[in-house]
Amino acid sequence: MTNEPNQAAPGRTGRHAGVSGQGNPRARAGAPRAGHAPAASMTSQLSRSLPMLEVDDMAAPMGAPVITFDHVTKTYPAQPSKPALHDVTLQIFAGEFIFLVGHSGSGKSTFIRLLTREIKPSSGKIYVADEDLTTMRNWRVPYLRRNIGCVFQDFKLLPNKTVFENVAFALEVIGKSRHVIKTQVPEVLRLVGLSDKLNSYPDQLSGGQQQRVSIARAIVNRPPLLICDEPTGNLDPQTSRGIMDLLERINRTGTTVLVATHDREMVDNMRRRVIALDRGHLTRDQDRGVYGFDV
Ligand SMILES: Nc1ncnc2c1ncn2[C@@H]1O[C@H](COP(=O)(O)OP(=O)(O)OP(=O)(O)O)[C@@H](O)[C@H]1O
Repeated sequence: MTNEPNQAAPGRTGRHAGVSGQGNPRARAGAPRAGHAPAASMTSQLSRSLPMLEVDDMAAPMGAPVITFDHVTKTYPAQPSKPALHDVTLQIFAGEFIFLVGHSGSGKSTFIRLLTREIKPSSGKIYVADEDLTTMRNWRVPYLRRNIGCVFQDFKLLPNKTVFENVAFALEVIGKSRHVIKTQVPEVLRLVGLSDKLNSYPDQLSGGQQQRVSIARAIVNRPPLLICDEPTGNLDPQTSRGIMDLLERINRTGTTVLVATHDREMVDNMRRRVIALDRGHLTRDQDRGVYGFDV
């Protein structure tokens, strides 16, 4: 995902390989072949994410996969006989909006932690825009993470910094100039509807507003991929809807959005691609899917 040359991912499998009977018609009808676009062009394609906010234009999945899991198994040492993820194979394409669903302990956080290279798989391969995370050198990991915005259930805002400073901090740590910060921070706070809260502190905001700040922080550097782990877990249904509307708007700019959630109503209402995990197994991968688990 950086502009440096990468080895193209070898031997990719189909997007829905490993899941029987729940295929995606778009994929079956000749989904773009994996691994055929060079990483650099992929990057320039993906990096044009935020500035053009055309809310009515639904982004269609583009050529090469942004994410590939190729027979990924993750076993934690503490539970050697019970893999947290077991032989998961899937592909996610640029511009998709995906729900990752499953009961507590099904492997959603493990999936996300593998994607951000917090942890490595026990076996199998993971590619993010043709970068092989399993062989990626540690010094490259921060560059990977610049391309992945992360949003969490508990917001993770710095309590002693204002809204502006919280968002600006994400740019400061990657060395962006004051000029860029002064331009991009107000712009992204306008996008999330918080122009009037620049000087407020997190404890002066509602939960929904705090989550908007954390989304602003996640996208201010215009990452091509946004990962949200239970983004509405602490919010009431109406506020949650507003957050999901915002994530859909961000998705429509071309940003790939992956949302791990227990929010059945949201998933059932939005009817986006659903990837379901059950005790570490990929059990369902559906376009316009539903939550699908009994409570
Ligand atoms: N660091 C760890 N060490 C040992 N086992 C772990 C570790 N992290 C997770 N697990 C185990 O791996 C399995 C998957 O956990 P994971 O946190 O990925 O699930 P989850 O779907 O995100 O759950 P939740 O919805 O509750 O966050 C569980 O059995 C969990 O106990």
